[in-house]
Amino acid sequence: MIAALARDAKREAEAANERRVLVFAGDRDSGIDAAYDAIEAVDPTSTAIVSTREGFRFEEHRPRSTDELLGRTREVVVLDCHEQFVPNALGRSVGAVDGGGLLVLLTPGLDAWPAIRDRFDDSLAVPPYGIEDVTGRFRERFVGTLRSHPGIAVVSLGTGPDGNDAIERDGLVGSRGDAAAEPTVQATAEKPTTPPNAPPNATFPAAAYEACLTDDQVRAVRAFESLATPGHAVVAEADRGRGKSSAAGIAAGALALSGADVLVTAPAFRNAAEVFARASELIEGSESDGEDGDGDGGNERNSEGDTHRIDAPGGGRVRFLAPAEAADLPDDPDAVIVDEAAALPVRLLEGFLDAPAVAFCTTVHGYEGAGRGFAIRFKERLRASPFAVRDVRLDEPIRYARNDPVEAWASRALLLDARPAVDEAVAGSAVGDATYRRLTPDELLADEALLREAFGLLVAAHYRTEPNDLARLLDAPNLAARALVAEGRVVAVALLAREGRLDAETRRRMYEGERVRGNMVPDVLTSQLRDETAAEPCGLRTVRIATHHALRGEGFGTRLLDEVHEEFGEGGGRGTDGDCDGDTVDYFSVGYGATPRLLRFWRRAGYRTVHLSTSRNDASGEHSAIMLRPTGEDGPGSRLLDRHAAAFRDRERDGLSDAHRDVDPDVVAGALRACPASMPIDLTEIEWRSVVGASYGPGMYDSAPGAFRDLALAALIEGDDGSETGDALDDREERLLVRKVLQGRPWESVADELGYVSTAACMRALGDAYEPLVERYGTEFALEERERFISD
Ligand SMILES: CC(=O)SCCNC(=O)CCNC(=O)[C@H](O)C(C)(C)COP(=O)(O)OP(=O)(O)OC[C@H]1O[C@@H](n2cnc3c(N)ncnc32)[C@H](O)[C@@H]1OP(=O)(O)O
Repeated sequence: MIAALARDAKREAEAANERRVLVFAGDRDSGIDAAYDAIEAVDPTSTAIVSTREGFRFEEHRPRSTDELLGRTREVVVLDCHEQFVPNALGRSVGAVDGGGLLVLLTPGLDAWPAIRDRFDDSLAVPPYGIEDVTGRFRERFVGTLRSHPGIAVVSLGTGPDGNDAIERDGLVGSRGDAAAEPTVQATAEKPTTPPNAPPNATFPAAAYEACLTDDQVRAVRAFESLATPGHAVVAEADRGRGKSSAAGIAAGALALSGADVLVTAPAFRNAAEVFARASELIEGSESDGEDGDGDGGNERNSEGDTHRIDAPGGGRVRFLAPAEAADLPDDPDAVIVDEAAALPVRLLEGFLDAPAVAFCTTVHGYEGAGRGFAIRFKERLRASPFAVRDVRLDEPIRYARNDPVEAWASRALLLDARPAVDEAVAGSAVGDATYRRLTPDELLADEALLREAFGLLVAAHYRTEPNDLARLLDAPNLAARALVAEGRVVAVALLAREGRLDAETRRRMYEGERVRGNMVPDVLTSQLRDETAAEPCGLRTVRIATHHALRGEGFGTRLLDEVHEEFGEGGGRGTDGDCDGDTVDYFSVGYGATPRLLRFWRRAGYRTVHLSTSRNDASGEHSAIMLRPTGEDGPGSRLLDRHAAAFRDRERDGLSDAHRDVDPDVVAGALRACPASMPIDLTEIEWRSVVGASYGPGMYDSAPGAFRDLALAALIEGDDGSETGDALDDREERLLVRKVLQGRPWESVADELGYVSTAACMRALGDAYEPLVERYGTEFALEERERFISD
């Protein structure tokens, strides 16, 4: 019976160049047997079995994790969901099946499944919560999709009469048993049988075009040819599965074969794996073509064992660098290909505009397409640049027909295509008219449109959002979601996590270096910053916040935070026990990749800096900032802030010329500005003489750098708030204080960076910047000293 079912599914899948899913629900051993029956019946050329447990008799390919499935496809993929059901793994498994292929899922009985807690659920049970606090809503929703979407067969193992297997549905799209079936046309998008031809006048070798699978890819590769000429830029956009990265890889290979140095970058090497796979196929292919039997035609690629680099025979190469490093264009590449460009900050993307030729590839929708300003701001910037820009859009799916029901199912089950409300629907919304709304998991489940918009907004604003996050949103006990809704549309959303309130034993383990899941802020304060009591009070961390891109800068984000503060902050400052029961917390917190604008946004919302990470994020180049906002005047939250703000100030005094030497000066100024620990100034007379001298007379910075540093810290921390006496520092002076005095850069480089005509002018500017600081912080002695120069 299972064999017949599998054969029918396979036949239909092949005829339509679509995929089909077989679900074998029941106990695991029966599921494994059923999977073998199915595999034997369809006799595939390639199979992958993904399981965290033993028990399979033969394994044609057994990847250690679904990561290994990336960039390769199979005729049949079996995903064993018994031990753990990881949404990300499901997404990768679906993506690893070609049109005409089958995805086999081994699951517990579908009715029982939502109530079963597995190892993935265990990862959602972050202390102080236990696994019993994790819910099964994601799975409930998922089971619903298995039972309702076309193209999915469900076999309930051993539940038929006499313990036979019962076919709950056969999943055949053509069959009458499927209420939701659409009359999918057999003839849609048959796989091309002959490879596309090179267009006339093509400059890339014919092999490049023969490697394309669709006409859209041919058009894209053709557009990439322009990268051989300086002054050209290409923007390639597509949905997932359209082969945009492959087209970029083919182009990279062809460019390298013509001798070019092609630099490839992407948020993670994983994103660029496809680019590299195609580039190396093309280069290797050309090498074997060119071999003339002289015996040394060995493949030279990766001669240094470097998997992030492919050397082409004529001296060209394709190499990968992480974005922050790549943006400096080391070794002057001839062309740059930025994959998943929308995931990178605009500031970094601008660095690539100094390359001779550059291509930006982006996913239009879905997790990879998360735009941080690419679509709107950066494309405008690119058009205003001297580059001749070509746009290509790829619409044809590569590996399966357009109507593939499994793609539609996966998109829905994992919300791969969730997106924010369309611009027109939210245009004109006023912040005062929006309603604050709790998005409880039950409400989200009951209202698919609400779920899609809220999750879509989080995905669009945050590159790192992934299918597992959908499961977290619905099932994790420590998370809560809140939104502003206007005219029924989600216009801003925040994902919040409860942290802290850990018992003494857990705190001790954390302090001694053990990883405790969740609890990001308590963990940093405890293990890195050595505060064993930091995880005692209860915090509410904003994990993510996003305003609809059409409404940013209009006060929605601020209002949403105000509402959250109001909801969770009442009754703050209650004693010292850090009791987190009920809805109130001791402090709010946030950790994020610091930019000057975000620092300002959080500071205005009342958050204060306690930490700036020493390492930079590889993709964005940003240092992450941690900020706190206590709920009471002198409760546990404010005591936590007081100690860590002072520690931050003291750490930066030395760290800025060390680990933080390269941090953007506006980020330094923004982080210090939000530090509430004032800087005590205690200079000796001789130090004051140097400072006053440098400002008003003949003194020199180098005679008392420490004194200059303390004053700079004080001025940047306090900002211009209390300065009735002197002029506030302007932006350039702030940068000068950071670069020269706090980060200890050489005069020449500071003068150059900040646009002073000479180092002497830069030195004079520093003296001028200290005049108001002498007036503001000067002792009686300092002010008398100053009089000598003024009255002269
Ligand atoms: C933990 C985290 O999630 S931190 C990351 C925050 N989220 C993002 O970066 C996603 C993209 N950005 C957004 O969704 C929003 O711009 C938010 C959430 C940062 C701010 O919400 P908004 O409704 O735009 O903010 P609101 O109008 O209340 O306040 C304006 C301030 O927000 C900040 N801001 C506004 N737009 C942006 C933006 N595109 N990027 C960064 N900061 C911004 C600025 O400080 C701005 O003040 P300014 O105009 O004087 O510079």
